[in-house]
Amino acid sequence: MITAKNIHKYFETPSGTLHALKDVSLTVKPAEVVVVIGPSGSGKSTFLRCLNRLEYADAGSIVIDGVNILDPKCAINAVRAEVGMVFQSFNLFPHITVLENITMAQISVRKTRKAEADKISMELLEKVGLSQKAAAYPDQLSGGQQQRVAIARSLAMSPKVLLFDEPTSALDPEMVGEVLDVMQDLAKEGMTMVVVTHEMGFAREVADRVVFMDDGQIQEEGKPEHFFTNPQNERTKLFLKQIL
Ligand SMILES: Nc1ncnc2c1ncn2[C@@H]1O[C@H](COP(=O)(O)OP(=O)(O)OP(=O)(O)O)[C@@H](O)[C@H]1O
Repeated sequence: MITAKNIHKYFETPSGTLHALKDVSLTVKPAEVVVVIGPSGSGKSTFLRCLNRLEYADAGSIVIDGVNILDPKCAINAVRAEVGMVFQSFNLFPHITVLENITMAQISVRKTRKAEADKISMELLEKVGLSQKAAAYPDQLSGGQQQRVAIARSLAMSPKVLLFDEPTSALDPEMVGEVLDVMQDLAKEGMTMVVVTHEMGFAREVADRVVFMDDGQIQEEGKPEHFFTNPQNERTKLFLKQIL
């Protein structure tokens, strides 16, 4: 489903060139849930953003469902429709309703008729437990509810893969669970997911595989039951000691 090979990413900064991703390779199978953890600045977000071309990898190859997304001929809209992304900040449009936030891309990008887009969107709102909020505006919702709408909006494009970049980091603690529950339901339904998170409970319970990044590299990866109980790499051990 996702085959990322030998990815390098450089950023030009005032203090020189920063080598943010150093030869990162990762394969994600269909319906697999991969959780990426690691210290701040280790390259987790940059890697995730390369997977839907929010960042363009400087070297390497990324093939998603048979499509080489680094091919300049590969249309960016096609990539974004295949690979959905949920961000830390929910990024809903404040001036339109919850329902319109979800129908918007279906109507403008997919050219779905409004009645059909409304129907699909109501089903998705039902799925995330928010059908009663269809006519509300984003600022009338809690953070957890807004993030669930953002997930419904991503699902509206029927993505093959969903990327999550710290989806609960901006939430008050009491709202984290409701978003993780929706993500867990998606995992059970067979959605292919790559999740950057600090929620180790989610990593333990939902991930098929945990990937540890540090210093722009994947240092270690494994099934959660092995990864958390028997880490091999010294950096992983130190990181887990600090956070657990
Ligand atoms: N657009 C950019 N320009 C310059 N440097 C960048 C840019 N984006 C990221 N970086 C740098 O690349 C490195 C990796 O950043 P990245 O955000 O991927 O790390 P991260 O592991 O996701 O961190 P966090 O957990 O704090 O979000 C950091 O040193 C960061 O400062």
